[in-house]
Amino acid sequence: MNCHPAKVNSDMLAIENLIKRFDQPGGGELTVLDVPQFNIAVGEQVALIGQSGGGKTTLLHLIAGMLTATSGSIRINNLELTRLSEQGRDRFRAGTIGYVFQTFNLLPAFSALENVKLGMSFGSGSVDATRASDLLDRVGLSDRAHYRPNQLSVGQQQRVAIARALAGRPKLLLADEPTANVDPASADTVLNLIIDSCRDENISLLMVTHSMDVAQRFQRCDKLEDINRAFSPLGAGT
Ligand SMILES: Nc1ncnc2c1ncn2[C@@H]1O[C@H](COP(=O)(O)OP(=O)(O)OP(=O)(O)O)[C@@H](O)[C@H]1O
Repeated sequence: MNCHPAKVNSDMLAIENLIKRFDQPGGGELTVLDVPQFNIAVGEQVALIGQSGGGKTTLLHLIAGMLTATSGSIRINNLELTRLSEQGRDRFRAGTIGYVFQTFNLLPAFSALENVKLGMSFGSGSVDATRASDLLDRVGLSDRAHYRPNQLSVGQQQRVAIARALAGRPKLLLADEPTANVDPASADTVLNLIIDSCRDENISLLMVTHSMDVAQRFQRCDKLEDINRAFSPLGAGT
């Protein structure tokens, strides 16, 4: 009988010795990321800041399994992402990760409600119509449920994108400058929605931002330059 309780890893995300290199158009390779260690605990909310071209979006894409690492380990919810096939990563992402893009990425032919439901069907595989409506209500758009993206304001589109990202009940939400393309009043709404929803549903949050006002809303704010050994003040990998 094993008297020792199994070690419970309370990290939602654990990165070790992560390296990402890109082929360069002119030949050769560029090392964009060399991250010895980066962890986010279950339910923790982290802002990530850093200079343009430093590798923030690349890091989010690696964590989401949309890009593959050159080497190293990315564990999410105790599963080693780098060992999965592309199909396995897609399935894992759909069930575990929510992603809020800077440019929303809503499907133009579908209504707000249908976009949220699609986020759900990718995630759990089933559609909970009540949760989809509740999420639209939560982001203040129940009266716009049947509008298509081009019939919504920019701030409203980002709120639909947040509802969609939360629809599949993710464990980790990745947000890439979600307030960059909305006006200051909407930016506040968008930020509050993300922070409050993650807190209420115990979702870990990693948000990339260029805004110090946004970063100051977080208890933990990391600079990519501090975690990335490939950083050069002249630009990534130089
Ligand atoms: N597919 C690719 N092939 C080659 N180089 C790439 C590729 N994708 C990104 N890069 C390079 O990787 C570096 C980091 O890009 P990334 O988009 O991650 O930066 P970022 O920190 O998100 O920048 P920003 O804040 O401006 O959005 C850049 O120098 C970019 O040119």
